[in-house]
Amino acid sequence: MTSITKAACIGGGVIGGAWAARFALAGIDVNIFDPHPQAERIIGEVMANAERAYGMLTMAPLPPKGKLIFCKSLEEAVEGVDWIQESVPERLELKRGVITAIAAAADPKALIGSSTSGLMPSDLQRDMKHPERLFVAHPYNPVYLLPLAELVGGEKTSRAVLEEAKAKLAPIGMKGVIINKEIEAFVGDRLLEAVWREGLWLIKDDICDTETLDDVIRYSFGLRWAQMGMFETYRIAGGEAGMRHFLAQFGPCLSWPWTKLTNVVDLNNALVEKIAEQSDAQSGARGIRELERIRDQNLVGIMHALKAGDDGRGWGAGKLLAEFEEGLWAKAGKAKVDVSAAGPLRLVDTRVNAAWVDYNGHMTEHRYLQLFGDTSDALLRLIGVDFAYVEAGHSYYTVETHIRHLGEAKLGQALYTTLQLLASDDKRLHFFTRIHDAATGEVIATAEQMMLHVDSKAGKSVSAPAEVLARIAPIAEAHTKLPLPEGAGRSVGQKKHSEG
Ligand SMILES: NC(=O)C1=CN([C@@H]2O[C@H](COP(=O)(O)OP(=O)(O)OC[C@H]3O[C@@H](n4cnc5c(N)ncnc54)[C@H](O)[C@@H]3O)[C@@H](O)[C@H]2O)C=CC1
Ligand SMILES: C[N+](C)(C)CC(=O)CC(=O)[O-]
Repeated sequence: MTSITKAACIGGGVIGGAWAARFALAGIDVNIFDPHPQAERIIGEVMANAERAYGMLTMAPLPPKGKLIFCKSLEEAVEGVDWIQESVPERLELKRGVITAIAAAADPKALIGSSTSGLMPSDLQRDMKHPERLFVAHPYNPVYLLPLAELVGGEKTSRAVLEEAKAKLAPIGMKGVIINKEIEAFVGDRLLEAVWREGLWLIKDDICDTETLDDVIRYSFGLRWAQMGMFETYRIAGGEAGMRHFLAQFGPCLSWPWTKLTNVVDLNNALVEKIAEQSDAQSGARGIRELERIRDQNLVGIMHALKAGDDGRGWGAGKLLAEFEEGLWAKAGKAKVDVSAAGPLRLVDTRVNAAWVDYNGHMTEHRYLQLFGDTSDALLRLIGVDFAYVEAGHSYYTVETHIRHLGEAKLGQALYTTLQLLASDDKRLHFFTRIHDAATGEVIATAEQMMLHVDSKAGKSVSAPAEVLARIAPIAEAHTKLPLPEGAGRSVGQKKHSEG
């Protein structure tokens, strides 16, 4: 079985709560056990931010949201689930005890992932029944957006379990990377710890304050890391001579005094206060949930940029997002639309999200075009022009669009689109799309568009194949009976100066 049918989160704090959101937004019911008296409120707030982030992240059809079920005991939570994610505080004795209790109560075949940031899986699995199904699944905050989980096995973990875990993460939009050998802190936290340690020295020694340090990261190598990591970036830094030249030039710096890494800074009260005060001055004006929302919106923007990378083929986390969306479209199947109904086709239901709103406080103009584009994509899928069709070398390209703005769409407003085919032949689709306010049905924008069927490799228009034309036919037949929509055939209506 390569997908998770039901999950459990043991521990629902920063990380457990965000795992729960990741599972639920992928349509998986989640049992949660966390004795914290406010666990339900906290996870509810994390879930609200996660839903807001997904609203910005994707237009692909998310499955119906999985249920969050708060359980009274660990034993109740792990019953009948096939993935258990442990996210209790980072203390070996506590984690080992919790994992041993999970193993005693759970189905022997259920996978058990630990969110530990650095404890060795061999230490965690020491006392458990069926230790072969315990592994580290180390995520990154926020788990519902950042897609990586480092998968690390202990001495008793089976390799097949790691492969199974990797396969099960893919449908929830995550990339599982299997780490060859277990070491404390794995790969990501080894790197982060090194940077953090150096950062603490820089603050302690008054070289810079926390804000300057963060600026140095976010305006420079932080941008590079999101898209190419370390070694691919440094290969380019070696110029045409590549990595060997880079290593020859910068290798000697390793023995110069460029780091204090081998010394551990004394994180005494004075240093804690210094960092906390600088951090308050830097970011204290905003609450944590507000900072989370800003972070999430930025992360979504970065992932969208990466999705368009490599000439639209997608790059890194953006390519993974595109693959996740393909899976969602495939699972949703073709839109359940009655193509011969005597009315325009209702094709997209959506909501105005935060990233769509401009300085006027309403949906910004290019998002209208996006919504019209999503609607024509939905029409194309309906007539069989899907990813496989495009990959095989044919598609429809938009050659003309006329948009009219008739009303406003505000943040959070529910919208739907309808499409009426005005004319079609073996190469052309000429249609009229309306964006409606979902509450009133009022039309707030329209677009008249023409699409041409193309041989994308040859770069020229060609007739669509018979099977596509056959799917267009019932729509065309139903829509010829409809009156021409108000506004169809209009040009931009402003009088010319010469007309007075
Ligand atoms: N915060 C972060 O940035 C990251 C944390 N992690 C790892 O995730 C794990 C959890 O860390 P956070 O979520 O940050 O901590 P947290 O303190 O926010 O959450 C821990 C939760 O566990 C609950 N808990 C305590 N004992 C429990 C028990 N016996 N059974 C069930 N729940 C229990 C607490 O009530 C709390 O809600 C740690 O292993 C940490 O290293 C991993 C990646 C990033
Ligand atoms: C600080 N940390 C060790 C808990 C960080 C992580 O484990 C991963 C992350 O999200 O940075």
